[in-house]
Amino acid sequence: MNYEAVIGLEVHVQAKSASKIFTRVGQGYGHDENTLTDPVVLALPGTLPVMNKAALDAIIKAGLMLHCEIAEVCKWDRKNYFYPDSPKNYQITQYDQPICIGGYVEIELPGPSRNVMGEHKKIPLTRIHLEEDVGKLTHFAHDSLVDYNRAGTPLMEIVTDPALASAEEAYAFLTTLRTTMIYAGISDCDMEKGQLRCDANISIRPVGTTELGTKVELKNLNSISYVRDGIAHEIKRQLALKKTGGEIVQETRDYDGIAGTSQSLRSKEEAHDYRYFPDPDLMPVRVDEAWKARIAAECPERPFEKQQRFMTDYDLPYTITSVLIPDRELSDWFEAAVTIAGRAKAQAVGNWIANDLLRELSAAKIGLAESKVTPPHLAELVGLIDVGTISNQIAREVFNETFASGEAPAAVVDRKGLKDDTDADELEQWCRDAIAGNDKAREQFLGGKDGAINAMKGPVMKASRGKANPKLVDETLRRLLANWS
Ligand SMILES: Nc1ncnc2c1ncn2[C@@H]1O[C@H](COP(=O)(O)OP(=O)(O)OP(=O)(O)O)[C@@H](O)[C@H]1O
Ligand SMILES: [Mg+2]
Ligand SMILES: [Mg+2]
Repeated sequence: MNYEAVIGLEVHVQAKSASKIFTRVGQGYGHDENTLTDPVVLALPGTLPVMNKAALDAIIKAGLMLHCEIAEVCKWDRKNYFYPDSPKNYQITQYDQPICIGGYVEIELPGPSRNVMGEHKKIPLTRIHLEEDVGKLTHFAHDSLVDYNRAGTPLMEIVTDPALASAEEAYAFLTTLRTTMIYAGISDCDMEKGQLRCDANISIRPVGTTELGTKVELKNLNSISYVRDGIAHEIKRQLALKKTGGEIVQETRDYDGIAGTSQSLRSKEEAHDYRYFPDPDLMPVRVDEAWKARIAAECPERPFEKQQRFMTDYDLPYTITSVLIPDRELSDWFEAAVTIAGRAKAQAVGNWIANDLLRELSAAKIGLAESKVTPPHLAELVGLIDVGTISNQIAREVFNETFASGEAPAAVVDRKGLKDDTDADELEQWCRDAIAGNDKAREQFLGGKDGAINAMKGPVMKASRGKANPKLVDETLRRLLANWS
């Protein structure tokens, strides 16, 4: 029998906001233990939660970015459990009336090659609700320590339908979700800092059937690659069990990304009964049209929309857009340069960014924000090439100077005397010499092999010390060759 995998994800995303979700104390990462706390976070007797509207703004924004319906009214519930990561012995969350309902995440599956866009697919969401994050426990041989800095950080839980079909889809889902959250400024989604965390629910069923199989939940998947690897591993494990007549039991398993193995944490029998009930300390929230409209106005273009626009408006090849789009700053940088350089030079700008700028940034181990080359610089450089002031080869040298010092390209060209000052007669002579001195290439070209012309360009560029305008060299060579005898 053939089986297919069915996967549903539960993704936790911390929302950026100055303060915690139900109190004024700040949120953050890497602070001394238990310094981001106050009586509310520590649940001291007599404290009461007060809702932070910015946290709701963030989740409404997430909902709008992900095509969800925003509930008119949502409410807060207590999820009761006894564990030291929550000093209240309950977590404030949203149970049966979440703020965002439905929606979807559009994903791109890997294409046939890197240069070709893959198939797009919509992964339906069940809901997104808001809750408070809990503290962090560190276990030692004989005791455990708890840090409540994370407790009370606004946390969105994004739940998908059981609708993903492979580990690759889960990988694509998380990649797009992350980019979308970063685009909208909702979260930085740094998985190392726990800002994005994912549990994966996995089952298998015979192909052609619709009933869901018994699910296994994988926890502690702390990178997007581990999510993919963990799911692939779990699907294999379940298929192997079926093959040998074993039974898949509903359980939670811990996946070790380094070892590539998983082990059972708890089975269904040990599942909690959370005794949810509405939190009497917090009022339900009504989200009116004006509130939604205010947030909608703050929503940026979605990453795939921007990609489509770059391809249509700027005629950028898919390959370049797939370098620019995942990084909002980089794609904005590109647009800033194109705005100055003009639409016609968009491809050139894109190429310089995707090749030279990114390579130099990575070699210098710095980010875009620290780049001494600015959008106006790149626009200027591309302009200098376009009007024939400098060749591409010289432009590379100018780029490197600007990258190192921040000196404007035109200034570098002036200071170093890099302007193409070849006069037409001189160039023509160099071309004649190149044709006369390359019998083989000349005969090949005259025999119909167009590419052979390139072998004659090298000596000309060399004679001009790289300054000659390649377009002009090409034209001159062709003109002379046409009448060569
Ligand atoms: N049989 C299944 N196979 C794969 N995924 C499933 C299956 N059943 C549910 N899921 C997925 O598991 C996730 C959560 O499922 P469910 O609503 O059952 O919550 P739960 O895991 O029981 O509770 P909790 O919210 O406490 O984790 C969803 O993403 C859903 O799509
Ligand atoms: Mg679950
Ligand atoms: Mg939850």
